[in-house]
Amino acid sequence: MTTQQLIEQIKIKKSFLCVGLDVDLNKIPQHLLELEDPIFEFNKAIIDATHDLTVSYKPNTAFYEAYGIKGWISLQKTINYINENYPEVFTIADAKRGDIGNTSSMYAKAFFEDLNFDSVTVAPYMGKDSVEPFLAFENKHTIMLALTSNEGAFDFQTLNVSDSLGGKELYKQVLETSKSWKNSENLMYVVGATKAEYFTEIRKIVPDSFLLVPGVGAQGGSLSEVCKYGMNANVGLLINSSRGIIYASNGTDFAEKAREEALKMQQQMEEIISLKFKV
Ligand SMILES: O=C(O)c1cc(=O)[nH]c(=O)n1[C@@H]1O[C@H](COP(=O)(O)O)[C@@H](O)[C@H]1O
Repeated sequence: MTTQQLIEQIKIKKSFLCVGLDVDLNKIPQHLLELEDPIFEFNKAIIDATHDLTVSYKPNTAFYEAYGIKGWISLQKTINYINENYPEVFTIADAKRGDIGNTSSMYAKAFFEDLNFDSVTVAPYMGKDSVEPFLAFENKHTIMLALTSNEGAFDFQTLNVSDSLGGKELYKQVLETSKSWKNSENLMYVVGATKAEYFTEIRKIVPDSFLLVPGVGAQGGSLSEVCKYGMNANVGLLINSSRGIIYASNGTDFAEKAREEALKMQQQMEEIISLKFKV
């Protein structure tokens, strides 16, 4: 999917929601466990109930890898189901990969070619040659960690580093340096919703890029604060919520309740869009 197509979907749906499909067999309705593939059945019900309210789905691959080969098959069935039934939705493999060049190329093939996701999350720690293999894929997007939502983000990401330009915080250097990489127009960045006060500075470095923003809902980040400082002329944000939506109920009404939570977020987004763009 192109960035322009994503922007069109945000306009059509008046939403910049990303529903996280982080499926934990201990948390899903127990009646699903009797089915052959409970993870896929859970996802299918959530996707059917929310696809008109969200512009993106983000399965975190850890939640599938934890169940071995069966989990990987559930992931494959989930992405195929989205691509066949709702091809307008932007898909994110939240896998946080990144390795030496030839290994990164294999990761990129796995997520972009074999599974056919639109994007994958990547950690920047190994630098340019670990990220550029992902960027080589046309109309695929690499979402690089910049300033994450967790407490440990302060261990390294906000420390000052020195380079020829003088000292700056590591996450700023990551953003700045990545702009010079080949095909950097295929980059998006992760910025945690719990770090809303940093968005103004981040927008000075990457004014036009899309930011994937996890951390609202269960982690306590504020949608309105993020939008106040992080939105650009194309909205430029994908706000993720996983547990806050998919585990709204663990009864037989789980999909309906997930829709209600997604609708609440979509309505807030619609209001924010209409105030910002006076539509
Ligand atoms: O890359 C991510 O998606 C991510 C980055 C980050 O800084 N913080 C973060 O929570 N995430 C992911 O976003 C999701 C958040 O889930 P909830 O807290 O349940 O909404 C999980 O899949 C996390 O792994």
